[in-house]
Amino acid sequence: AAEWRLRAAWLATELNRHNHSYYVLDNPSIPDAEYDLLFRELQALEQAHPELNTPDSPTQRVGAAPLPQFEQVTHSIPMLSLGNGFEDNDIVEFDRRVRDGLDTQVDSEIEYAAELKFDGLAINLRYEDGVLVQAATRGDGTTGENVTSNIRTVRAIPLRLHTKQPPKVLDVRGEVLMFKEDFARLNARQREAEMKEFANPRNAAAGSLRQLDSRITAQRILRFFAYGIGTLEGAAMPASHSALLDWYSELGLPVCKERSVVKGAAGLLEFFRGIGSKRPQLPYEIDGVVYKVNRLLQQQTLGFVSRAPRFALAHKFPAEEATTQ
Ligand SMILES: Cc1c[n+]2nc(N)[nH]c2nc1OC(C)C
Repeated sequence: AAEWRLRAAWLATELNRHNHSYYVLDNPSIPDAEYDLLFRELQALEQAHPELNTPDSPTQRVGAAPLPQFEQVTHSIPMLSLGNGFEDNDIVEFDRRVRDGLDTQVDSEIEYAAELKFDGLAINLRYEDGVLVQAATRGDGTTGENVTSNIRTVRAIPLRLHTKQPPKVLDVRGEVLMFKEDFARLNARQREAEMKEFANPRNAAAGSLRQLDSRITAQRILRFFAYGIGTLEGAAMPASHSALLDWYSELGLPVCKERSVVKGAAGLLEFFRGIGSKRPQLPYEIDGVVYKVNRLLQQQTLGFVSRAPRFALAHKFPAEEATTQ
C-alpha cells in the first residue's frame, strides 16, 4: 500500500517543481503534454485515496465547487495605499521630506529600493508553517474578500514555501495580474463565445479573481509578484526591503526582476526613465514605479501619514489613452 503513497508524493513534488520553473522562474522544465500526464496520474491516485488530497497538492490548481458568496477577512495589519508623484519635482520633494524626517546630513544620500507598480490587484497571502492557508483581496485596506480557493489555482503562487524552517506566520503582500498576451487570448476566447470582453488586463485579473466558481479562475492565466509583508511570526524581519525580496525569492515566491537599489533623488529619476523606455516591451502593464526607503529602521522612523507610508511613493506615468483592444 505504501508504494502508491510514495508515487503520489513523488508526483506532487515533480509537478510543484515544474510549476515553479514555468510560472516563477519563467523557464519551463517539462513539455506541457508530459506535465498533463503526471497531473492526471496524481488526480487518479487522489480520487482512489482521498487522504492524499493535501492542501499543497498541485491538483488544487484546478479549482473547487463554487462558493455561495465571499467571506470577509480582516487584515491583521492594514494594507495601505501609496502617495503619488507625477513630476520630477514631486520626487525631489519626496526625497527632501525623507531626508528631513531622518535628520540626514546634507552630503549623504538615502538608499531607496525601486520597483515596478503593477496594474493588477493587491492581495494578501497568509502562510502558516509554510502552507498557504488563506488569501484575501485588499478591499478597503482593513477588510477584504476571502479568495483562497481562487488563489490556489494561480500556478505562480506556491501552495507551500520552499524552506525546511518556515516562519510560523507570514503575510505576503503582492499583486495578482494578467500578462498582456494572456489578456489578448482571453478576450479572443470571450469574443468567440460571444461573451463580454474585458476592457484591460487589470479588469480581467479582478474579474477572474472575484469568481465564486474557482474552476473558472483555474482557466485564466493569472500571475503574481510579491512586494510587501504584513504579519511575520517566528522569523527575523529582513533589515531592508531589497533583502525581503531576496528572501521571498528563496522561499519560492515570484519577485519581479525589474528592481534596483538606488541612491538619492537622482537615482530614483534614473530608474524611472529606464523603466519608461522599456515599458512598451514589458509583458505586463504597469502604471508607474514604486520607491521605498530601503532600510527597515529608516522606514520605521518615518512611519505613516494618514493611510500612506511616508517612506514610500508611487511615481506614475502620464495616463495613456484607453488600452488598445
Ligand atoms: C500599495 C503598494 C503597491 N506596491 N506595488 C509595489 N511594487 N510595491 C508596492 N507597495 C505598496 O505598499 C507598500 C507600502 C507595501
